[in-house]
Amino acid sequence: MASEATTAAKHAGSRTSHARAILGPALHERLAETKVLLVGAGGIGCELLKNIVLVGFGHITLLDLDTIDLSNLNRQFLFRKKDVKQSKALVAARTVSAFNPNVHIHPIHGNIKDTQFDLSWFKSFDIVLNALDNLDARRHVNKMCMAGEIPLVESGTAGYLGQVQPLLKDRTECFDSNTLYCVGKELPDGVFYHDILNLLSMEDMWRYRDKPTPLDFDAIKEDRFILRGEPASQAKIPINGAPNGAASTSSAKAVNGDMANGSGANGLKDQRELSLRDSWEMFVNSTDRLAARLRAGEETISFDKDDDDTLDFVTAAANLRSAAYGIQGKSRWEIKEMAGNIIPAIATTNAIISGLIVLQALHLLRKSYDRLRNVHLQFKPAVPLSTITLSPPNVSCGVCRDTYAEILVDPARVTLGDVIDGILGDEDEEGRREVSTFEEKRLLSDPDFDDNLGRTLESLSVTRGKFLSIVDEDGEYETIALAIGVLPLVSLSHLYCCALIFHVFGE
Ligand SMILES: Nc1ncnc2c1ncn2[C@@H]1O[C@H](COP(=O)(O)OP(=O)(O)OP(=O)(O)O)[C@@H](O)[C@H]1O
Ligand SMILES: [Zn+2]
Repeated sequence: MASEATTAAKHAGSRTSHARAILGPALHERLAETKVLLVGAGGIGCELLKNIVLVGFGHITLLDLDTIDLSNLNRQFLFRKKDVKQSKALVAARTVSAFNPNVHIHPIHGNIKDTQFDLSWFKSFDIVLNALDNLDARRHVNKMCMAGEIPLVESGTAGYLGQVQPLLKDRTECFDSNTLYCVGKELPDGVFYHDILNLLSMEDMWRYRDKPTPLDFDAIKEDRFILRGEPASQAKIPINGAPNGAASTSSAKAVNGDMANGSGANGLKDQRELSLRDSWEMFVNSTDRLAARLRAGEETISFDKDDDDTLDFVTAAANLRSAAYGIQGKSRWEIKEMAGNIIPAIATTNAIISGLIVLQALHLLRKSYDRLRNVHLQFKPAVPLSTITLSPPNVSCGVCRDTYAEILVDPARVTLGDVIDGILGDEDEEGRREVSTFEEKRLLSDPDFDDNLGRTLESLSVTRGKFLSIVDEDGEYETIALAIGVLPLVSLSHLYCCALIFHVFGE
């Protein structure tokens, strides 16, 4: 018995001695108390979970919505064939528990966007580590961490490339600061016209190469645009090996019409050579379709080779650029092959990135803010890593600029007007500030639109986990984003606001 106990103690000592030596006893002891949330138990998540368990993080919550797929086994080393179809979070937690029995791991099989994971829940963690694979979930976690001022390390890999980005409210810009949301009207003119004009103004650039042609979209539309001697409707953007006969737009259209569902028609549509005007038309149509989808509520649209709207958009944009610069175009089919090329996930990349995530997490926990870096893993054997110092919060980004507060309410009873009164004060004074309110981009009220003030938050679908933004009409005060939380089970049915909020618009 005695000797067993000694062996166990000796093992415990050797298990932690390296981490302790590297981190120093003070930080090492703090890690045992640190509560970390790891979102995602896929390629990066499995590596990272193993790392943080070995480093000695004491309380780990691991969340993933998915079950294990056979195709995960080549790189998600915490899973075995017998685990297929089981919860990733549960199996990963079980496997790593054996690496360090002193660590408490709490696995959750669920979606991080679920409303039960509201701001109060996020605030119970000291740090959050993202190991996700989609923009939507990343943006959600980013916003929660900005709202709760919780340090976040964001990461991603694609083939040999990877990136790690430490984020903290008021210290760094956020993950959303650089997200491109939609294609505005300015984009085509900017990229295909003004940018090219700008390049043309640099005379030296064009001494030994052909000058590009700025594309005037209005002139193309009216077919008065001449590209290398031909009107837009006749000017073909040459592609490699266009099949005979398919090159003519009109005949391709006729065939498409006759055999709308046949694979032959698709083949022609995908392989025909397009004129400048065809490409312009495809660009305008696909942009309209994508814009309509965004208006209908799709938050982000990612490229998917099987999504015709995105494939048309990329094909058209690529060919317009080819036309402007006089380079060979690509058929829709070629674009599908190139842009839809699935980049293999590489275990080594995930392992390197997971190590870097831990380093940035330690800087955040130590508050060594001057040592934080965005780290890129690149395909350059001589210089595999490059680091960039962090950008400060972005004043034009609503997510990292706004002031956040949490309110605990019963959304079924509290009205929008109650909340506004709670923040501005009840008095109907002359000097009361004028505000408008939003949920995401949805306008709920403004000084001339008060129809919703008497409605409950629930009826306006401003419920647990969502944010109600209050915008000062004069722009003198920062926007306040109120995170909606639920009241504890005591029968406090009316609005309960933190004192903090009353100060924000106070005198
Ligand atoms: N909203 C979400 N909530 C919780 N987990 C999520 C959410 N979105 C994505 N994930 C998880 O993030 C992980 C990302 O890991 P990874 O990129 O390796 O994906 P994968 O599905 O395991 O692999 P692949 O997509 O290559 O088959 C996945 O396990 C996925 O289930
Ligand atoms: Zn931001």
